[in-house]
Amino acid sequence: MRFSKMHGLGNDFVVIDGVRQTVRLSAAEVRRLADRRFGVGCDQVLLVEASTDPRADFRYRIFNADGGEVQQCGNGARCFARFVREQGLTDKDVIPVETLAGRITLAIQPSGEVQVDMGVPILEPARIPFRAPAQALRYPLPVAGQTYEIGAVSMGNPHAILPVASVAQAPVDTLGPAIERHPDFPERVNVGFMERVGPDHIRLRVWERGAGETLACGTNACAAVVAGRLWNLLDETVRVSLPGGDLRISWRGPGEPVFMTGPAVTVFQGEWLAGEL
Ligand SMILES: N[C@@H](CCC[C@H](N)C(=O)O)C(=O)O
Repeated sequence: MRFSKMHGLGNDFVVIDGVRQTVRLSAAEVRRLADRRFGVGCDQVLLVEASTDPRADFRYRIFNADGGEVQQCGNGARCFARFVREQGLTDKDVIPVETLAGRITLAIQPSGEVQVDMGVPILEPARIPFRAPAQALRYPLPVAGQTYEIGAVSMGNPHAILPVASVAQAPVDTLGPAIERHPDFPERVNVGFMERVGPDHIRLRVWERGAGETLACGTNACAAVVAGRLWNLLDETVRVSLPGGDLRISWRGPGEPVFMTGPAVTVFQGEWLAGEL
């Protein structure tokens, strides 16, 4: 099985062409591919397939390092665009793609960066899914004897956003997993720790569902800007500084799609030997 190793700001992926190869991945095989000692190593495995939707050119499937299939991945979407071009699967610059969360559109820019129309964020608690009595801008979330104020947003996948004074001091590796598995998020959740630098700039660290802390998370960056704008803290276009580098996120407001722009890099190509999984 041939694959490419790619990353978007250090959020890294094993990307597999399931159009020209027959690929069936069990959860155990995904875990083995993602293993940084026994496999290739990555935060997510991305599978490119032919689409069943006539309005999309490909189907984009996403598996977390823990083996679970999930709905959306922003950094992966930019790598997906670059992969289908590099592999000669398309010659288009604007590529509509089917995901478990619906259709998104990827646009390769003349600079080589990729802009993704990530769709309209979902704020209704039941659709995130998040257990809350009613939709609100902030929700109290009790965790281990303390109550945190969070924002809850779905970008197709669920996100909790926690404002912090300093990302450097944020307890990402303790509070992150506690919120990821909080009973009020029945499908678990990605947790962003957001520090506001100014109206057009935030810093963000993310504990990802199914992968742990990553160097960047595109969908959480979108969710953080949505939450920050709903809290009247941010402008329409925001620089989001993650440990792996910067994304540009734009959102006009409720009912409008979120746009994410950033890099996508191919590191190497390889072949996974049959029978070794
Ligand atoms: N790294 C991604 C998100 C991957 C999926 C996420 N861990 C989930 O479980 O929803 C991104 O860049 O958005």
